[in-house]
Amino acid sequence: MRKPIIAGNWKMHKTGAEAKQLVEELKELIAGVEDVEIVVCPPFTALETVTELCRGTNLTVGAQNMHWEKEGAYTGEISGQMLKYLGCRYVIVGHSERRQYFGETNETVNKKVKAALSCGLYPIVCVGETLEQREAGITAEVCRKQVEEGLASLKDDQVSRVVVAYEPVWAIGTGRTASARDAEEVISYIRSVVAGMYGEKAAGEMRIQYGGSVKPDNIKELMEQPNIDGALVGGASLKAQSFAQIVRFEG
Ligand SMILES: O=C(CO)COP(=O)(O)O
Repeated sequence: MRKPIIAGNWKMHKTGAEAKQLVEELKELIAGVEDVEIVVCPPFTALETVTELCRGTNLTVGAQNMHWEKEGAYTGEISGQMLKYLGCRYVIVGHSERRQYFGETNETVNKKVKAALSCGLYPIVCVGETLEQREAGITAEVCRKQVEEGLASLKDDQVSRVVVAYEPVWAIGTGRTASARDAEEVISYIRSVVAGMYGEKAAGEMRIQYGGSVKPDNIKELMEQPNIDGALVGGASLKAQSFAQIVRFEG
């Protein structure tokens, strides 16, 4: 059985003090939830505060990006080891905003995925098509390429530690969610691509999330789909109340 995973991607929001307040509120609202893995991904500057607040709770912490090298002359970058040392468990890799604004490619995604795995982090690897690509009917092709190249040449025992997030770019921050059926269709296709690369067993164990305008009122239907194992939530993760409702699959 794949344990559902709901992750909040805070993007470039929340100072340390704001992060502390949000996590404290959230901890109360999600107390006792054990059947869902709950992850918060604050900006780098709030990671230390948040990992300390989450220690010993049912909340785990992820970062939003990392560099693939362990250390070196890479001004402004943060390595996987640094994140691991802080107490992060997850790291988001290849978010569409990083692909769009910061030149992330399937190749750099692959380097980051391998680096994350080798230092004991669990990567959440984002894939998804733009509106233009969806309208051109090439959604499957785009996602296949992102998965095949982004997850290329992993060791067999690493594959089940990868989480994939299918985030159609046109659904991010737009209020336009993919229908649960459309999301399920692409996600089951992504699972078949992973099966082609690493076998049915590994693909069956991999958790695949949906992301893009996930809200309390659409989470239940999304989670009812057989291949959707959770959500990567942007805007609705910035408020404790709405994120807690999503974590509880409550509309
Ligand atoms: O990009 C997202 C999560 O990584 C989705 O953002 P929204 O939930 O704000 O659409």
